[in-house]
Amino acid sequence: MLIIGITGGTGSGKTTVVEQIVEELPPDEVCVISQDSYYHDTSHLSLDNRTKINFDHPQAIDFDLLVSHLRELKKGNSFEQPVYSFVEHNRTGETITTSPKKVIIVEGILIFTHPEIREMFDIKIFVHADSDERLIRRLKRDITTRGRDINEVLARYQNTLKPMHLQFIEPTKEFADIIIPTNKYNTVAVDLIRTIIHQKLNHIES
Ligand SMILES: Nc1ncnc2c1ncn2[C@@H]1O[C@H](COP(=O)(O)OP(=O)(O)O)[C@@H](O)[C@H]1O
Ligand SMILES: Nc1ccn([C@@H]2O[C@H](COP(=O)(O)O)[C@@H](O)[C@H]2O)c(=O)n1
Repeated sequence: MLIIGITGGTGSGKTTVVEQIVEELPPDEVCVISQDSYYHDTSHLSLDNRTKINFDHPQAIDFDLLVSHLRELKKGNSFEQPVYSFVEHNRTGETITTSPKKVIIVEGILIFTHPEIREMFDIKIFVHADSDERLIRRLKRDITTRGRDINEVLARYQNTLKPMHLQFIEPTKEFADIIIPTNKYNTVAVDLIRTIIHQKLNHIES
């Protein structure tokens, strides 16, 4: 089993890089775990109060659950990955059964802040795009797919995204084995990562 951690700021292109890696691997050999699935259950809060949560602080993440799920995978066991709604700011109550595969990809903005999770990764990748690029992408994405308006995204960017990025996310670049520049689509870097994955898998199997 090869466990790959992919981090980077919001809008840097983590999900896109993951999709590019996954599309080239046989579906029965790879599974993806998103840190977004591990936002704490906030059912006890009103929707209004949920909108006030700082979603870019490590305390927003149920790391204990993520660690326990990664341990299950390493033992060869399946687990139920929660499904998260960015519209409701909460878990939906549904889960996706996630089973051990040859390649496990874990992606999310804060995954390198947790020492035990960091230790579990065989390859650590940081996806980097400049902050203006990330803000533009985040604006477009949140308005089209996450039910937000321009004022909400800009206020969140100023109040939490930017300071949290500088405090918690950017410093984890030092833990990365590979940093991918993604101001533009970077097919060369994705090809290199695919090659590294195949080499490591061959090494594990031989
Ligand atoms: N290299 C890139 N160049 C231009 N747009 C990109 C690039 N990578 C991703 N995007 C777009 O930016 C948005 C955010 O990308 P996404 O992969 O969801 O980022 P993240 O998962 O890091 O938040 C998406 O709409 C995606 O299509
Ligand atoms: N209810 C929520 C939960 C999280 N966010 C934002 O999502 C970002 C992380 O996801 P990416 O795909 O962009 O990496 C993070 O910056 C949170 O602010 C949200 O808007 N609403």
